[in-house]
Amino acid sequence: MEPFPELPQSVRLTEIAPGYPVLEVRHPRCTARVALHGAHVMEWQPVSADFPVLYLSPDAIYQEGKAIRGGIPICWPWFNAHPSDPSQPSHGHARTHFWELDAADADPLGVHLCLSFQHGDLTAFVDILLGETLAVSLHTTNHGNHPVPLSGALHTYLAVAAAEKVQIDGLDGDLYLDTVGPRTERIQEGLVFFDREVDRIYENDSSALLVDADLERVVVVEKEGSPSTVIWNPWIDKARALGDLPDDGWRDFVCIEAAIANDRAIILAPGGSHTLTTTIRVEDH
Ligand SMILES: O=P(O)(O)OC[C@H]1O[C@@H](O)[C@H](O)[C@@H](O)[C@@H]1O
Repeated sequence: MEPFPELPQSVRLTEIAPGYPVLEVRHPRCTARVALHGAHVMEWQPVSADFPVLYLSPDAIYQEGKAIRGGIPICWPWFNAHPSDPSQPSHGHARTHFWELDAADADPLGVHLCLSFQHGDLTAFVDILLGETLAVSLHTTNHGNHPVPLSGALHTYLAVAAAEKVQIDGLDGDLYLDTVGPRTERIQEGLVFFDREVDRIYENDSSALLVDADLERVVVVEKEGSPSTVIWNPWIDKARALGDLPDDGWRDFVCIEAAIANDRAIILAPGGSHTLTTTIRVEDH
């Protein structure tokens, strides 16, 4: 590990399991926790919100090699299955390894963390801005001599009062690949509802809004550098099959993922770079 950078007063280094460091943020604008494992934003709550914005599974496992269930896993440098090698882990290597913390700063608007990770010829730098708004920007650079395909996701788990009572706005009219059952292309009509397992890849490069009337709020998820939006909720049977999620955990979140998925993979030329960003804020309903 590189020498640890100096931390501002609003950031404290803790260990939630032996050898598993987590940065705890207590700032006038927000509270948050960020694990060095996966550069993973586990929790974030702006002072204006009276309920956490991100869902974190109470059964999440804090162990090198195991992705944290909840928060914002960084799926990189590919989304879901590896494009050609089925022996590679789903959603890439970034979420199951420790990252380096390069810098941590604070100002009256919030806390800024920079972390980095290397995989083969690719380097990832992530900028995390934690304030009244949360912004995660993932910069990828190809340092090699060959073009490399890049996909991935900022796989945000958003906390909800009850999944079956929320809706997602902003995807009306978009083409999507429904990956539950036989893969089928469909067009979204109106709002997205959750009344069964939902696992869809939308062709969408703009924002989505999570409308949660019970929590009297709308969570706005904006993004850049992302041609796909993935919407996921495992529903009842899949939640039971996931060991790091309580059986009824499916009710407590929906995922809105700023993604680069499947045939929208970007080919990074030697020396080329790409930035994938998601920005999250809470508004009154
Ligand atoms: O259990 P994992 O590997 O974290 O993946 C969770 C889900 O992640 C979503 O992005 C995928 O669309 C789903 O198919 C997948 O089940």
